[in-house]
Amino acid sequence: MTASKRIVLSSDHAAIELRQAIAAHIAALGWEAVDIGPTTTESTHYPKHGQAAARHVASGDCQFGIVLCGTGQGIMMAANKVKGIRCGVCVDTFSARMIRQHNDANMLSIGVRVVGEGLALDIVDAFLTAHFEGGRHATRVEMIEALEG
Ligand SMILES: O=C[C@H](O)[C@H](O)[C@H](O)COP(=O)(O)O
Repeated sequence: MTASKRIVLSSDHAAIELRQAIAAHIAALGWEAVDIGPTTTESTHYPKHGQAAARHVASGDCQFGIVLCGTGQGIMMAANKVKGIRCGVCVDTFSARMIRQHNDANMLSIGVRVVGEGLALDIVDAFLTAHFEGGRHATRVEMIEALEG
């Protein structure tokens, strides 16, 4: 299976319902949603879920990743520890578009306790319809990659 049009999704316990809504939304748009859970609202730890999703992207199994927790912050921090991952938290559509156009982000993080479902789906749409612009931005992304060692 090629990574193209495949998106891995994960979250902690806080964001199960929003994650499932996003999975259904992107599937309706023609993307393959690879939802790796968790599936219950039992309290869990966002670092392991962020890392698991990031590995699907870093390995080439999925083109993009979408992760969620209460704020989007903790799971983003965990995802960004995986080499090759550029994950940004977005609370607005402008940022969601710009992290693709300028930062070539391959993962998006959203906080379920920060934004409602309608805005979250718009943020996902903005992320998925934007394209990396390259040029001077490619130089800067290469500089980020160089920081990974
Ligand atoms: O960045 C961390 C996330 O916002 C977590 O979803 C949050 O810390 C979980 O908190 P609680 O265990 O109180 O549900």
